[in-house]
Amino acid sequence: MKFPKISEAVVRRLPMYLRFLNELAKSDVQTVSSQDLGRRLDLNPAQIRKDLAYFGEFGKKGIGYDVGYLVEKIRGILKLDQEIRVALVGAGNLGQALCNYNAYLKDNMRISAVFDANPNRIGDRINQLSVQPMEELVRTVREQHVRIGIITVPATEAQRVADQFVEAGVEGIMNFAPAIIKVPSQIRVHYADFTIELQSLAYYLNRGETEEEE
Ligand SMILES: NC(=O)c1ccc[n+]([C@@H]2O[C@H](COP(=O)([O-])OP(=O)(O)OC[C@H]3O[C@@H](n4cnc5c(N)ncnc54)[C@H](O)[C@@H]3O)[C@@H](O)[C@H]2O)c1
Repeated sequence: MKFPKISEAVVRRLPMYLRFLNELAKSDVQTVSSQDLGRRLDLNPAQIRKDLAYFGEFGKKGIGYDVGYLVEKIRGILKLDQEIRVALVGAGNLGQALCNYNAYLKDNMRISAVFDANPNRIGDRINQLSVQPMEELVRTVREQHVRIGIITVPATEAQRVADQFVEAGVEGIMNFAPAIIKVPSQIRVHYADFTIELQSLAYYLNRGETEEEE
């Protein structure tokens, strides 16, 4: 099914809706209003209605949204209704933590292969995955139809790994290394950076005091 092109801000809110809606579904809650969603997610209900209206009229006035239906719709929009395989390169501290978290990932999204350049790590088992040598990356990614690559290597190595993922044919890269990587325009890169988040959070500390001084 084709959906209209939606803004990045909306795409980023959809997983938040989905997480809460999944909780409601687990507790057998069948309908939810945009007010309830707004209260729980600290978002404006009008914003929520606008976001969800992108995909057709799901809500019924006075009753709200059908939780099960909305879960299925959002899963479809985010393509979580299909299996999406993910491969990770860099089986160090962070890479191992992410692989161990793998068991908790939902919605058909799983790390299905892990690679490292260090010969001492090859064959190590991390949460049921065996660390493979880099020489096997292109073949494995193609065979397993991996669509997303995760990079958890040192910054100096990130571009090299990105190039290998591109060669193997992934469609998206999640880069945890503190380095900007260059890839062809059809490949989407998302960055996750703990340090940048913390440093930008620091700006907001003692804000009250600073404002009083002015
Ligand atoms: N984004 C975040 O929030 C966040 C948090 C912590 C660390 N990091 C970054 O994640 C990366 C990994 O950190 P770490 O603490 O796990 O490091 P680590 O040294 O424990 O692990 C890095 C792994 O990458 C492997 N490696 C190195 N070069 C490689 C290459 N060319 N191909 C394949 N494997 C290669 C190493 O053998 C090692 O196993 C670093 O870039 C670090 O700055 C990001």
